[in-house]
Amino acid sequence: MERLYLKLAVRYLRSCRLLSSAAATTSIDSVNPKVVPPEAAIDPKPFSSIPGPGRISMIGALRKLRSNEAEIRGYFDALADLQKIYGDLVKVEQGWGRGSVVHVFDPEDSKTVFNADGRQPHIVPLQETTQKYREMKKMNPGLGNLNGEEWYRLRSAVQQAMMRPQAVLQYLPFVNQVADDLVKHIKESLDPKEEADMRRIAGRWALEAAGLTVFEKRLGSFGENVKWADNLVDINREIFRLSAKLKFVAPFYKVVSTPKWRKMVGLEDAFYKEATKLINEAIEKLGNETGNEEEMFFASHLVNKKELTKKDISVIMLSLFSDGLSTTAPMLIYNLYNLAANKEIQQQVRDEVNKVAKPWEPFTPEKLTKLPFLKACIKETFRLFPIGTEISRISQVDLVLSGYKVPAGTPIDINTNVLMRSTRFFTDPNEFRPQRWLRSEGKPSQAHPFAFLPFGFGPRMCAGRRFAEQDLQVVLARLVSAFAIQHRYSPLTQVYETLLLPDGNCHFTFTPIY
Ligand code: HEM
Repeated sequence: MERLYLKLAVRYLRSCRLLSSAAATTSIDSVNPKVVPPEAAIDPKPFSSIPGPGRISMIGALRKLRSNEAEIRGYFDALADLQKIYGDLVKVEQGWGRGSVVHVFDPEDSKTVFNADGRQPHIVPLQETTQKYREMKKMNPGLGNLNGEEWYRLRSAVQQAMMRPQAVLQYLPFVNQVADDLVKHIKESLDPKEEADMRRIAGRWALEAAGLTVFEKRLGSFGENVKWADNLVDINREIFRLSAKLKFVAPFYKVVSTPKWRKMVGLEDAFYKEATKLINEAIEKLGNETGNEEEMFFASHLVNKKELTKKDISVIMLSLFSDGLSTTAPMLIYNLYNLAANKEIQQQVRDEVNKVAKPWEPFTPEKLTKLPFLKACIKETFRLFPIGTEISRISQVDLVLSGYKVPAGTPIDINTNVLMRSTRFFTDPNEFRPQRWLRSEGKPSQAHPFAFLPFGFGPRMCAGRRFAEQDLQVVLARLVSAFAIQHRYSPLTQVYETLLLPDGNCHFTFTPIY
């Protein structure tokens, strides 16, 4: 049976788009073609003439992308190749009557797309499979998959809760605690070679951090609930991995229940069972808070918002929980790797941190403002190891990009991850050079503000950005002051599993300093 699917998949791939996100969900009918930005007034070249791979060469490129079965490796290189071959604007046919996706590689074009975003930017959902699962179970698609008024209503609630001045800083004492527990946990987990498996441990840390932000609860991921935590992290990773595989084969699973789809349903069921327990418990516990709204934690603030129903709150919590779980763990690994691979820089960060806080002193908001070099390292890691593949948009108006007309409703992939490693915008782009982000070095090498957007841009920018940044700053500060960190294996690379996740040995050597 699996073979049959594969055969059909090959046929499908002949007409399928190569490198884009899931199919657009917004039909041309639902957009407003009357609003046309001024650039459209000039005489643009037609959409049909945008350069892009013909179907034959697409198959060749797909072969390059596919290792066994539909597993996709080298996604990043293939995207960079698209730009090298076809230029800054590339059109890829999606096939199956789904139109085309346009890949943007010029930051001026990215700016045009974002400027036309309006109040409610439309996107293509990151995971087509999750969207289909939630549809099947009659669930809300979630913050990162919704478009239009429903997205706007839920996102506004998150925004209001987060924009209060104290919203993120309130968590700092707990973030400190989690970081201290992580240091302890690493010490306890070291093997005779003083190594710890950070793929495992970063997953536990991310779960613990997400539990605090979203449920105001310690989940016990480093201790009494470690098995439960590992299982949940594994399920989540497998969902992302399988979702990536299903993205590059014919979507038969949408009409018949294929073995892979059944596996996906099992994984999603297992994930939601646990997440739902946590969500219900949090709503019950936090729903009775009566204090001053301004002083409430982010999650309590959300839960007590009168205009939100229990279903709304559940959707928001689920989106924040699953997104938080999948993103901060790989970013911690990439940061550790860059520090391990650059000993002098690691020492510079350690010196900066030690001047600000003793190893047993918690970080305060003021202390965090005194860590510019650490922050530059984190920023540089976002540049060298972007976790997202692209920022997607479906413009609601006609656009002119690189002199070509792009009609409203066309899915657009903004590939800043390619620009972030381009000599056009960064000197020595393949080198880890955090100094480039420091003002004292003169003009930063970032030539264009739209060439570096790790958290996206505008009203749809990452909802968890400030939490993620705070978590990473505190935990890295703690780790460099507690350990000398080494990575003794081949350089880490990235593999496409819906997100760009660490590929290689993630064991790090931690030599205790105090
Ligand atoms: C270090 C890690 C992270 C990176 C690099 C990252 C990056 C991104 C990017 C690029 C987007 C799309 C933005 C756009 O379309 O303009 C996004 C959306 C989102 N992120 Fe993050 N993210 C991270 C961590 C988190 C965390 C910790 C949470 C939750 C606490 C989170 C929650 C979300 C949500 C809910 C959305 C969808 C927002 C919407 O569509 O309204 N992210 N993120």
